[in-house]
Amino acid sequence: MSRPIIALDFPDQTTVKSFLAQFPHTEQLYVKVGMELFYSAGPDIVRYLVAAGHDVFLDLKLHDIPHTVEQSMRVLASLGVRLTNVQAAGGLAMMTAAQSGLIGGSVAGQMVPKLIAVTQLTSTSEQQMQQEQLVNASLMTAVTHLAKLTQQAGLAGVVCSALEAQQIKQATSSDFLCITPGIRLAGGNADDQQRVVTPQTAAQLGSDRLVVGRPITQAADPVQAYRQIKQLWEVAHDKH
Ligand SMILES: O=c1ccn([C@@H]2O[C@H](COP(=O)(O)O)[C@@H](O)[C@H]2O)c(=O)[nH]1
Repeated sequence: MSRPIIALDFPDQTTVKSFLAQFPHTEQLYVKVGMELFYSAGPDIVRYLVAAGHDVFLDLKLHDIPHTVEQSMRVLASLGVRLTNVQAAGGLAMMTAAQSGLIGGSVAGQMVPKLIAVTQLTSTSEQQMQQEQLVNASLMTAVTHLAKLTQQAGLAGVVCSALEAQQIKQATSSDFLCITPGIRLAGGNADDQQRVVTPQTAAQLGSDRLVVGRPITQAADPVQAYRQIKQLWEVAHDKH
């Protein structure tokens, strides 16, 4: 059963180490290194987490011209992460170049990281998308369009809200990954997230894996919060 990915949105390696020290040291977690931690601690934090036996999603959401993204992916490919990403808004050529960079930069004998693309950030509402990005479509249509473009570029899946997972899978294929942040326990604070879903609903809607940050990292007892979210997800998955 897929473990939730814990977003390690921390300012430095010391904070990451004390957070992880709360878990049994044999427990292999699936963690996410995002911009804050990567800009502070660099590739070494990724190597440290991989060497400690954790699976890593490197969430840098690359978005630049195809050549720059391809060369950057060549560098990131050797870090040993399982999953990494780009912004789908970068377009077909950029996503194709990112995939080539990952394959070209991969170390022989090591798995090539899966590449996924962010459709619309879960902190974006339909109204914001339409007004600020001048998109003249529903959020579902826009996200599904970007998911199809991502599939056309040969990527493994997308980052989306679980609210869109069903429609995306219908428009692409059942094995096209829908990795879903914006997860909150019922009644929890949404913070800056707009498209929020509980772990149970995410499972029912066909999410492949949850990404959870603050509901775990800022909980009074992060290990208990992680276990609760994991259990809610697993139970709902089994029922579905
Ligand atoms: O659309 C997106 C893409 C990425 N994220 C990332 O997921 C976590 C969510 O953190 P919470 O604290 O659970 O809100 C965070 O690292 C984001 O960068 C996202 O939320 N939405």
